Amino acid sequence: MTDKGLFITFEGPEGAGKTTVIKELYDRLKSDGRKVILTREPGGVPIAEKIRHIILDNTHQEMDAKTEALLYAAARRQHLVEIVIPALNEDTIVLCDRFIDSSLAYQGYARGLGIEEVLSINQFAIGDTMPDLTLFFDIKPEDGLARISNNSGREQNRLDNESINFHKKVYEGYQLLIERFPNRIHTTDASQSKDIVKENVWEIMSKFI
Ligand SMILES: Nc1ncnc2c1ncn2[C@@H]1O[C@H](COP(=O)(O)OP(=O)(O)OP(=O)(O)O)[C@@H](O)[C@H]1O
Ligand SMILES: Cc1cn([C@H]2C[C@H](O)[C@@H](COP(=O)(O)O)O2)c(=O)[nH]c1=O
Repeated sequence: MTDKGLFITFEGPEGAGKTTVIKELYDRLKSDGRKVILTREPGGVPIAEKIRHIILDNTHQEMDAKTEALLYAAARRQHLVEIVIPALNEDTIVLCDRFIDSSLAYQGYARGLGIEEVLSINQFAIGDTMPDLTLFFDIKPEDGLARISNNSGREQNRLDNESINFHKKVYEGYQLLIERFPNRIHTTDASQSKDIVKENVWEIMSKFI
């Protein structure tokens, strides 16, 4: 929880529509005169973007699950200290495409490392900087994957190319997190049209802003 600014994260399976909707919400907040930044994980700053490239490279099939979890946590740390914390200290709204819940669902649950174990390495990385609000974009993994495979401009990365069973486990992992953090994580039906999803998310966010 932050004392200043507002830290809002966006989560969900592949192709849920997070990136599309966040961009529009960012534009809307900006035109309302709000101090707001839009960033993403893994990435957002040069060191973390390099780590992103290492993690998501399709040729890195030999990557160990714990190495993967640690790399995500390292990228998160760097992004947090360079971008997120300074912005929050300047009373800025931070919109972040994925954060700790991705690690808990993907590495903790779907990879089988354990949600508690992955939470623990992430607590080391982030200290007490947890999101004030998290929007979960709810879509069946098959439907999200179909969206990204239809998007010819997008290259499929190493995580996208995991099996459908892996993606189903990611979804189950998120369900456990929603039960565990009911005050922080709010769900929106991401199978609807872009405009409806955007309006629903805006309505939820407006209560916090
Ligand atoms: N509500 C929607 N209905 C139909 N298509 C959508 C919707 N939202 C986004 N899309 C399309 O689905 C694809 C994936 O969207 P987007 O990149 O925003 O998803 P994402 O959640 O950021 O995915 P990932 O986490 O895998 O990067 C894009 O081609 C986008 O135009
Ligand atoms: C932060 C984070 C991300 N992931 C996964 C989720 C996606 O498959 C990729 C990121 O790609 P996107 O197009 O930017 O969504 O990485 C993860 O497994 N663990 C994490 O902590």
